[in-house]
Amino acid sequence: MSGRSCSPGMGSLYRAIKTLKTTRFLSNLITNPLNSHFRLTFPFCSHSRQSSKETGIDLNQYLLDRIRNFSIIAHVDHGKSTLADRLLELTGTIKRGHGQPQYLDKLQVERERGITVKAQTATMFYSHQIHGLGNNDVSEPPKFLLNLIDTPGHVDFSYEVSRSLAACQGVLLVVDAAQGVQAQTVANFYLAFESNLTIIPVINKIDQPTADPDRVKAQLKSMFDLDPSDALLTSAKTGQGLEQVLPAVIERIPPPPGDSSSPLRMLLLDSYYDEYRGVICHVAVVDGVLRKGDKFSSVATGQTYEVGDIGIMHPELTPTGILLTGQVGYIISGMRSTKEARVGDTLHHNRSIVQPLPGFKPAKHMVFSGLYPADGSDFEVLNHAIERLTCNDASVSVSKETSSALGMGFRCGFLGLLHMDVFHQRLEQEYGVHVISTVPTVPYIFEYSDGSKVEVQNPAALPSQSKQRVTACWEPTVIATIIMPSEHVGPVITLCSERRGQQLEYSFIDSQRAFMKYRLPLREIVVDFYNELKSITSGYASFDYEDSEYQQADLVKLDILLNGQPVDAMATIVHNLKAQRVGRELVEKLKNFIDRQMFEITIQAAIGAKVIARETISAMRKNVLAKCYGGDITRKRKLLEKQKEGKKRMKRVGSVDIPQEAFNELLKVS
Ligand SMILES: Nc1nc2c(ncn2[C@@H]2O[C@H](COP(=O)(O)OP(=O)(O)OP(=O)(O)O)[C@@H](O)[C@H]2O)c(=O)[nH]1
Repeated sequence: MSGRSCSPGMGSLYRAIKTLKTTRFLSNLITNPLNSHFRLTFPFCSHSRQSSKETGIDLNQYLLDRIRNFSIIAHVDHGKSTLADRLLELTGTIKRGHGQPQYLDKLQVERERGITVKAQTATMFYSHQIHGLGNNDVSEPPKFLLNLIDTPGHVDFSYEVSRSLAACQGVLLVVDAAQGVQAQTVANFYLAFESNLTIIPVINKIDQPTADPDRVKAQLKSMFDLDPSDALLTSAKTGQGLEQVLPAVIERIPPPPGDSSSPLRMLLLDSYYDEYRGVICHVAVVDGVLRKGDKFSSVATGQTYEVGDIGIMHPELTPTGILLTGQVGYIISGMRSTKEARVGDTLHHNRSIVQPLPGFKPAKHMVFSGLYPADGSDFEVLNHAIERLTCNDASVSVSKETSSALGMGFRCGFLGLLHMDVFHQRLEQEYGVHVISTVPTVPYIFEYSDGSKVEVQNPAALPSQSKQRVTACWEPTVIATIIMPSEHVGPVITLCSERRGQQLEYSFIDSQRAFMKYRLPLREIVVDFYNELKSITSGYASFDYEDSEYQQADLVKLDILLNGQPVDAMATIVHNLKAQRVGRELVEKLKNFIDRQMFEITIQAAIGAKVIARETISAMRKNVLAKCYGGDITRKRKLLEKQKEGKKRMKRVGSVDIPQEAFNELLKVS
């Protein structure tokens, strides 16, 4: 997330940074003109001609000057995955009308939610004659190997974007022709810009009645200094303008750097576990060549492996027997767990000593939540499911924890709330485990009177002591970028002030849209900030953030007690000023979600020994058949079945059943 700190607009500091970056950007374009790539020499043109017998794809024809690695980046829903589909169709990589829109969104959760969660790579082949190189008379245009990486747009998954960019030399920056530049467009632009990548602006969805490509071109110029004449106008829906995209990729994006005569260096981009084939690693070959049967070592672990299978994603795993310098592909090598395949690691031939590649910054966990099996006896099932899922999502941190209310479970760290939600959904969908997740919390730092400092990822870990023992607390903050129509500026400022925000920048992108930058406590935005922002701006605001430093804050632990018994899984840490309100709202909400029992239940919110709110649920068994007068026995049975199913998802705390919905409601309030 870090490194996304640039913003458009005002402020002398920004102007200075922007000038510096623009100069760097322009100089990058100047030092990487198209023709310079054709000055590259290829001393190792005579790789052993080990093309795949299975596929007939001979990668030896695709030396550096015939390779382009590019990524599609954009604000969420601006059409990345649809554009990727069209490009795959255009190159015959997938069949037109293959009946599976957003082909590269492979996960069930991606399809259901219509979002990209994981970056996906696909290799395409495309013939194109580059004009102006004096070889236009060649009858058959040369064929290029293009690696396309579709990336997620949501802020939680920007880590995936930054990883993908490490394997690219250029990007298609897709902007919706009606919505214009949005917060993640800004963030993604700077990610690409700071990586010195060639940026091709693509104004998509020009078929929409409200499309205004000229306005978007003006925004691209004023915010990013991108030449309006460089922008491609497309509709991934109707196909309009798509024919210009791949020629622009080939002509404007440089081939990968690298030296095929140097010892092998490969960057491990991603890895996942396949039930049948074991660990599959996605790699970018930076220098040298790797063949089936070669032995290679990991810089991170020192382990040595043998290449069992090697190939490209075309778009499924397609064996080629070899990967050459600049190519992106997969290897299967007998790794038993993805823990061995550390993303960002450098892989090399074990006979050579190489300089490790820069790798990636480790993923930063923004929210932590406890995950418990709804049925305590399912702990092992959950354990297995989490182990498997983290094999394919290394950005989740997991440690075991025990709650007196919920039993044995796990404390997991996520990149954001959507990431947490997606992980939860995948556990249920892909592994069939019912999970109770506790209120997410951000990592606070507490200092005790003995001078020790601890990072608290679980509010329950903080003793419910009087505040004297804690001498200071710090909370993480973020720098938020918000873009909205000018008429909504007032309510957005009010919202940010309510969330303890501090305005850092305020400017206008054009006559219709305003841009603001705020420092906000992470806890204030992590749950419902975005929904609130959308609702006060009728859905027109966009929002992105990057992590920033910790700031001192007056924090207290808020306990929830059921029949006088603290429920550790429901404890939260809140700002002192908001504790009263949050406590009151929490107990009110809980009252609506906890079913009546045969005995009275008291719900209390307390700070230390002081109870600040209380509600009572009077005794009575919930009768699901109450409204079912007389009538059909099958209907009654259905209702009882439904109740039984619902009970499976409840957690017995002491003598009280708490449904997952109650935990969800806590999340909304706190
Ligand atoms: N009218 C119109 N709709 C489009 C066009 N391109 C994409 N869409 C629609 O826009 C919506 C979002 O498209 P996606 O391709 O999923 O967007 P995305 O940027 O990949 O979304 P994330 O992966 O969630 O960031 C879908 O409903 C598409 O059908 C276009 O050119 N015109």
